[in-house]
Amino acid sequence: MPRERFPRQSLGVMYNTLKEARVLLVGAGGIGCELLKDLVKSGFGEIHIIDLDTIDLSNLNRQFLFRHEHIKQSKAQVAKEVAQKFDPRTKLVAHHANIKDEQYSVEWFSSFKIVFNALDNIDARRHVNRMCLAADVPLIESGTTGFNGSVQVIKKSKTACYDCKPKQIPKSFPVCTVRSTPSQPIHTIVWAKSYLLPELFGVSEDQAAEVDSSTDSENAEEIKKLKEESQQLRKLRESMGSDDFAQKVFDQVFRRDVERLLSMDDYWKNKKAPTPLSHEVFATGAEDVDTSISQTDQRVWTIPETFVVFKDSLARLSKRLAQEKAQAEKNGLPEPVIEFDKDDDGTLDFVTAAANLWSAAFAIEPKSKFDTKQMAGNIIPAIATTNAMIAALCVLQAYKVIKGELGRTREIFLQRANMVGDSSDLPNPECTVCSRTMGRVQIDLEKATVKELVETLKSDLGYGTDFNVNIESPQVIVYDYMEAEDDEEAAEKRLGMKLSEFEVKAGTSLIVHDDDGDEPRVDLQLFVEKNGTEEGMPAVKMVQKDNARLEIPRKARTLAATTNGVDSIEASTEEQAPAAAGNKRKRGPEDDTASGTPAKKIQQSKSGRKDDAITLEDDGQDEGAIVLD
Ligand SMILES: Nc1ncnc2c1ncn2[C@@H]1O[C@H](COP(=O)(O)OP(=O)(O)OP(=O)(O)O)[C@@H](O)[C@H]1O
Ligand SMILES: [Zn+2]
Repeated sequence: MPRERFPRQSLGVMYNTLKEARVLLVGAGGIGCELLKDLVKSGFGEIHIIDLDTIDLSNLNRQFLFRHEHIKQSKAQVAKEVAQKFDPRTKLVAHHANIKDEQYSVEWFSSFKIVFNALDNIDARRHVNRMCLAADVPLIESGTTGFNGSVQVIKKSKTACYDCKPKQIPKSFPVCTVRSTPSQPIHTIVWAKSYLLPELFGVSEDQAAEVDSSTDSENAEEIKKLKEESQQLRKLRESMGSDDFAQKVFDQVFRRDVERLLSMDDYWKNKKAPTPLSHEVFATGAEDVDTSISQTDQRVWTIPETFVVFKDSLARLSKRLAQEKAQAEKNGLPEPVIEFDKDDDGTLDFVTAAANLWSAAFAIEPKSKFDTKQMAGNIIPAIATTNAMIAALCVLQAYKVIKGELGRTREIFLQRANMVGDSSDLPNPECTVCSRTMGRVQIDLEKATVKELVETLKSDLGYGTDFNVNIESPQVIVYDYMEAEDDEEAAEKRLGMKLSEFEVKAGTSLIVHDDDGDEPRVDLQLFVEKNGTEEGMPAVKMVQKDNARLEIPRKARTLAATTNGVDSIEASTEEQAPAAAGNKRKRGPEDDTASGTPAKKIQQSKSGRKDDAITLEDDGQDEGAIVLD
């Protein structure tokens, strides 16, 4: 039986489109390897694979395109070579690179029929989301965490984008629990990672999302005391690098701070009181321990071993920070910080040792470096079968996109045995990412001035006088129409400045914010591309799609315009995202699922079949129905 039978049956005449389709797969990790195999086997014509990473031993348990001999080689390249054997007719192209590199422009994205995200971090997901919106290319976004997973189809103006819904905020612990009354290993790990490490190596007043410092009348007094302790610790930073730095930190944190806690008698009436640690006692036996003990990660370190790793990692991090500071000063860059990274041995050693010392003071069970890594990195083991199911669901959604049936695409949530498919959400009209109009502008970066950009916006796109232009990230004002009112000379000077002086370059995203009194336009996001060097080319030139002028709707009309575009998608008020996305909000965990919380979504599901085990909910009738083998 030919392999094409089922895709043919599913796609009907559109099967030819699939065979010619040029698609992009971003990420060749857990989901990516599965998805690449599925895409090749389903007959997609040309597949580009991009991944910045090389193969690691820890990938082999679930990234089945990779074998032991591939370790240290490019994921994209090996994935391509191995998947090619599944079907030599498929054109495969590998890119060993970061998808955020400027060469992967909006224009490049627009050369694909579909983009598949198989990533592991929010930052890259957000980037691809924006690029696909700008290029008006459908994006199939996916993610898994353990047994849970999700798939979402994103298409500008038709369905919700990745940023339409606020992302889940990681679980936080009250500051008093982690700093004054820890009772579980996770409390002391969060303390070491989100309090002690940033206090010593972070920026002033850094407060990690995992620690909740909100005050109520009960803990106000204690929080005040904790603030004083933090200040004392900050003072200690001045002696960072000196021989007695580790002892000073140890005495302050594990002895004096604990003594202060102990003096609060009321605290310990119903709880086990902590024991202040003595540097002298803990140092006993440490001289016989080699610092290489930090490489032992499967068993819990003894007390002298923990003490040695604490001192050694503190010294390593202090040295690293000093070097980075010197470098930053030389280059006029802001003060560097050291942040926790589960894959950075220096910070992981420090967090493991400090957490275990904190645990020693509170008689809490210590943890091995391996366990600490899992807990501090919020690591939920990746499950190969979840990845396989999610990858297959991505392909089924891609079939609908190929058939032009965006209205029938589904947002799918997988939670253990349950799978729920809901109609794709509508775009959130408040979403600051996808409610923007997106366009491209070619700029001669050697010549173009702010004035030329401003004039082009007026003449080519119909802007009036009242608008601003900012670089999106890091935020820089390029043009502010109000400046002329406050300081005419400065405004004139700015207009004459070259855009390159604001560090505008290929790949920069410019936001044009209209302030036109009655009916301002929605924000315009312009992606900068390098101008060609042909004779007579203007220094700033809007890129026209299909030879049509870019239309930027007025704000008042955005909602209607968006809703009109999706007549076949059911509107459901309770499913509209409640809050404006894209506003300042806390970042979710790095290793998140594709969107929202599957559990919550299941409860809200229109199907209402919360407890049913559903194989695949699809309203397809006979013709072109998805065939599941
Ligand atoms: N900006 C990016 N550009 C290109 N590829 C990226 C980018 N960010 C992440 N990736 C890739 O996405 C893939 C995600 O795969 P996965 O979630 O299985 O993670 P992993 O790194 O392979 O595994 P683990 O996180 O468990 O070590 C990785 O191969 C990673 O290199
Ligand atoms: Zn959006």
